[in-house]
Amino acid sequence: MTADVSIRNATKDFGSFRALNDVSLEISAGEFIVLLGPSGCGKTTLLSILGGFLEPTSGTVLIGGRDMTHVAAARRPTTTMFQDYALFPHMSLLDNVGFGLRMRGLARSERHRKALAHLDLVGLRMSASRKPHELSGGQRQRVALARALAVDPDVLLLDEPLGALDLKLRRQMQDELKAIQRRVGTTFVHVTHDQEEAMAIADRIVVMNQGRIEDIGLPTDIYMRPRSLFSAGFMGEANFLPARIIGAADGEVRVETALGEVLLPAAAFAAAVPPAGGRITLCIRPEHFRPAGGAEASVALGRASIIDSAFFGGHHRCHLRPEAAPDMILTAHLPQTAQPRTGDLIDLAVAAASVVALAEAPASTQGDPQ
Ligand SMILES: Nc1ncnc2c1ncn2[C@@H]1O[C@H](COP(=O)(O)OP(=O)(O)OP(=O)(O)O)[C@@H](O)[C@H]1O
Repeated sequence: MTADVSIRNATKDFGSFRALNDVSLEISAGEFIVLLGPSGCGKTTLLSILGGFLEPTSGTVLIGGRDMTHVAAARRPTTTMFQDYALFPHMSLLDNVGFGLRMRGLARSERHRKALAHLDLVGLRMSASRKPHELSGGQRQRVALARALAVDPDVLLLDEPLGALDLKLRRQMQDELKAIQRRVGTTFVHVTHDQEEAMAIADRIVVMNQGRIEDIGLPTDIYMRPRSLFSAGFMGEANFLPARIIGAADGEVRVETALGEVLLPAAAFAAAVPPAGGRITLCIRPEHFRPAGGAEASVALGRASIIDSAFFGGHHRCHLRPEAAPDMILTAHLPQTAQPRTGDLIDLAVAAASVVALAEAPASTQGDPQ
């Protein structure tokens, strides 16, 4: 089974502190949604409201079209998988996975059949009689997933389930989690503060900050077309270049920056182009810098000197100081074949189609055109 989920204007106050602030979110049946954001932004609070462990101060939660706002956790068609898998140490894997089914009164033979099928799903059928302590961390995590899915929830809620695993295992489990979700088709809502994890597994990512949703969309949309400075900065690395609108005409917008005037396509703007004089910020990903004079339409940003560089295999990561704004430092990824040396001067340009213009001033005024 699978179900769609609708959260409408959910707010949660703890005393005078607002942990969740008027959050609305529609999730389609079978979607893999990731709630992404820094510690304390309200991810777990939202997940707990979905799972029935917390009641919202105001707002509603619908699952499969039914109002669940005041329904207890045990009576919801959801299962929550926490970071500490809480497997029963004295029980076999088969009994661990079958535990929820026993609680629901399923006959022993049916319980075993379902538990075995779910151990099979996570590749542990051959280990059914083993105990949790005989397993690796990744295997224990798979057992917890099998146990959560064995009770056929409409929606599986996952609170940082990979948080305790080392990086390599974590990446491997992300692939497995995604593959298993595809096979079972259950709606997954997964919490993490790891943006790479979010990109690896999500159908859609919900970026949260200070109790609010900042951005929502496909991983590629959030990375390539972020809708806020916070979202752009949290999803990977970005250079923020303060700018001021000069004027717009014929689908192009002229803006003034500390690196000179540049002409942007109107499509660079996430929302309506502000009027002349309006302050904006240009977001440029490090990998979008180009050697000037290339074939694609590019925006020239003058010359810059290389402060330092490090080789990352696929690219060189360089810090650059623009000649026109010596107090500014930009981060650029130069091609693998480049041979950047400290002190070298390069002509800076950025692919016009990759610049994102946001109608927000950055927190710092570094490089602000006055
Ligand atoms: N029961 C509570 N009483 C008071 N404040 C709370 C309570 N639960 C959460 N908070 C606060 O609400 C805010 C959001 O907490 P929440 O656990 O949702 O954050 P999170 O995004 O999941 O963070 P993390 O990634 O660290 O788990 C935090 O500032 C937290 O201190």
